[in-house]
Amino acid sequence: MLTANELKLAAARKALEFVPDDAVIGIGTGSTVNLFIDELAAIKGRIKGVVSSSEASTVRLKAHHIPVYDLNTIDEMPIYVDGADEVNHYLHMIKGGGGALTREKIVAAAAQEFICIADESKYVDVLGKFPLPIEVIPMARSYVARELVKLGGHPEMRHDFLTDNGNIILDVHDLAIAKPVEMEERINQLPGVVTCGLFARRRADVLVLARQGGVEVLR
Ligand SMILES: O=C(CO)[C@H](O)[C@H](O)COP(=O)(O)O
Repeated sequence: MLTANELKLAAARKALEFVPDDAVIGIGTGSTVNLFIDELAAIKGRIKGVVSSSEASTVRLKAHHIPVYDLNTIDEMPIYVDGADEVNHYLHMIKGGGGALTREKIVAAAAQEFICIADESKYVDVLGKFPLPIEVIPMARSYVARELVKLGGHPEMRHDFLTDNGNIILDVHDLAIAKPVEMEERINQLPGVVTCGLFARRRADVLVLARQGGVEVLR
């Protein structure tokens, strides 16, 4: 029986097969991505460098002497590799458990293909058991929280946490996310919301899913 960490490592290793030569690739945030960064270090001579989605990933990339580029200097990014807190069968995701959702969404949007790497515990029928993270401008906290209650959720402020952009996170419990694209649009329209952790409009293109029986590649 493989541990969760061993499954994450198996997904990270498999994802190396998607890394094109001589490219700048996008990188997400989290424990699965950390393993991917460590694996990428072994083949860093093959790539030009990386656009990072968080200060935490940047620190790890720099420790491996992998060149980190500013997104504004990059015209083309063939792939973006990131984990997820939940991913459904349409490859819609909940992300932001690590609080890096906004930069992740920006870097993912600029990439041609989103490669999601995950262990089987993340693969779900319906999104929403994992509380949905929402990045919010601090002065809008109460207003946005009241609107989220109207949508049926129970928002909880993430304590002692600020995003890399200086904003707060509301983690929303008990949201029934039957229609992820609609829910993403609805929440993102609320004034004060920077973005929510639903990645449905820009879903994953490929899911590298590590299971006890082996690693599957789903599209
Ligand atoms: O969205 C994220 C960070 O903002 C991560 O991708 C997500 O939380 C999964 O993390 P992990 O690989 O540690 O389970």
